[in-house]
Amino acid sequence: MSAFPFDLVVFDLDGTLVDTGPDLTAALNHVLHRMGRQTVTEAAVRDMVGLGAAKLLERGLDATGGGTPEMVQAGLADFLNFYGDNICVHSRPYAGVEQAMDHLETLGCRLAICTNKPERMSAALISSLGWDGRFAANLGGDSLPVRKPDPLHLTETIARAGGGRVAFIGDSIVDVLTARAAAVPVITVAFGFADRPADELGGDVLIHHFDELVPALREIRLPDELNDRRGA
Ligand SMILES: O=C(O)COP(=O)(O)O
Ligand SMILES: [Mg+2]
Repeated sequence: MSAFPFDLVVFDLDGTLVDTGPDLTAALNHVLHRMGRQTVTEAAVRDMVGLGAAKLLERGLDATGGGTPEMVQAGLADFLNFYGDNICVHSRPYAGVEQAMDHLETLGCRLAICTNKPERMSAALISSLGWDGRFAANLGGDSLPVRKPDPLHLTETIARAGGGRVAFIGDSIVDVLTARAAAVPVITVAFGFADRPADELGGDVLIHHFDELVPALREIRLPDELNDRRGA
């Protein structure tokens, strides 16, 4: 078999590696309840995730009567405290994630995370799952002055993880826009938190299970300009 075509695989976290829906929903509902609001369903929360904690709270307030930036600011610390204390109560990796990461490592690939989750929360979740040491870089939504969909979030993650031939794996339109802007090939997962049908995300390949990841990376057809940059 020919050599594996990637040196580094960067993953989004929420909705890609880990189903964090139940714990994010519990944290959001904790804050909404304290603010005198109705709670929201996990199905609704899955459409609200992708642009970080403040955006999630803003969207939760919008869905329950409206909110102001001041209300988001007032509730954010409470959200982060509750979520930090309950980060891995029900959150679980998607089926096949650990096997796929192991497989990539045996193929000589480094792994990294580029998430809009606050870096501290991302690190705590990684630790809770027993994944310390797996990732060459972990850049959260507050690690830089910008975050996804700004391509710098992804390109800086790549640089800090040691660079090389890279692919990005994500679940939302934010991930696809980020990868496109950074000229990085992107594989989307069909089981995450996208606010639209997965086949409308516009990634290079759509996978339905992590078993499909390594084969998809072997088969991915890169646009000519990426191949040129890679010296292929
Ligand atoms: O916390 C969020 O809103 C999104 O996190 P993600 O970038 O890992 O999907
Ligand atoms: Mg995501």
